[in-house]
Amino acid sequence: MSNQPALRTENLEVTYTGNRKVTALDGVSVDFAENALTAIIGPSGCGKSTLLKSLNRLHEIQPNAEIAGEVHFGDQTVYDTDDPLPEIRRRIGYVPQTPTPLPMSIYNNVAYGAKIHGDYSREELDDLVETCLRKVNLWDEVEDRLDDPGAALSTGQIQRLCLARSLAVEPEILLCDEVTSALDPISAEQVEETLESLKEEYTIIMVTHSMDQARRLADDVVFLYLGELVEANDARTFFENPQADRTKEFISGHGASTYLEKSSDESDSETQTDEQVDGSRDRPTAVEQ
Ligand SMILES: Nc1ncnc2c1ncn2[C@@H]1O[C@H](COP(=O)(O)OP(=O)(O)OP(=O)(O)O)[C@@H](O)[C@H]1O
Repeated sequence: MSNQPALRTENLEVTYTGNRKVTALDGVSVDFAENALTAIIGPSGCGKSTLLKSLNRLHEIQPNAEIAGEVHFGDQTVYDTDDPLPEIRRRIGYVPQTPTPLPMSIYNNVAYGAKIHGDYSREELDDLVETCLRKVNLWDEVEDRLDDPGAALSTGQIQRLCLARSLAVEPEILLCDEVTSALDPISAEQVEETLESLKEEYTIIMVTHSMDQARRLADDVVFLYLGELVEANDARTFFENPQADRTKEFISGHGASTYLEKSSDESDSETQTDEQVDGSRDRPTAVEQ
């Protein structure tokens, strides 16, 4: 792991009940480093999204989810806490896979959460909107049309707008759920550049299906298989010197045995040739009981 942990899960267990019981996470204890980007990878159905959403209790939206264990956040706990849930979700923000603008102007898309959570003057809001749009490298593209509807932007711009909206409530941690998978390669590259710059200021935890994206962006990698943590390590060690046999098999099965230095040339070519981590030849499902 690169830095001090910002979040730490302890024996996290998530079960979905219903006609069949599915153990989506089975005793996962893992640290997520502060001001670093951690990629959560693994085959389809191994529990990546469940882990991500359980970090700010978003999985609770699903009524059939049961959880045991704890998430430690600084000197606080996420589950055993008196803090109101909206405050936890403000501090640990979530950016979904599908970029969805609110039905309002570009300006208000960014200002929306801040207006709800804080008490800002118009001038302070103007500053906040500009700062957040600059952080996601969108300001230059929209500064002269802030009153246009958010929906008028391209899909890639909307994803950066959604990132700006998340930043406006001043989170400490950003949970990113496959945030480039719905984008064309050029837009995906722009979002990757944005994430790369944001990790200096925020802790970013990102689910990705792309092994190449994990190699380009991640400081640390968490590898899940069948709801269990197989390996968590800094990205160089993970890709160059994996410790677990399962990791070795997974990496070599996806042609990713070599850790590549991050360079713009490589990024250009890799964006076109990303290999999906959840290829059909490697599709276990979570443990069914
Ligand atoms: N609401 C739910 N009810 C029942 N089972 C669920 C529910 N949500 C997820 N699951 C199951 O839990 C397991 C883990 O799902 P999860 O979405 O966390 O995996 P994932 O690794 O993110 O998958 P993918 O890569 O396909 O998005 C899967 O077997 C899935 O079918």
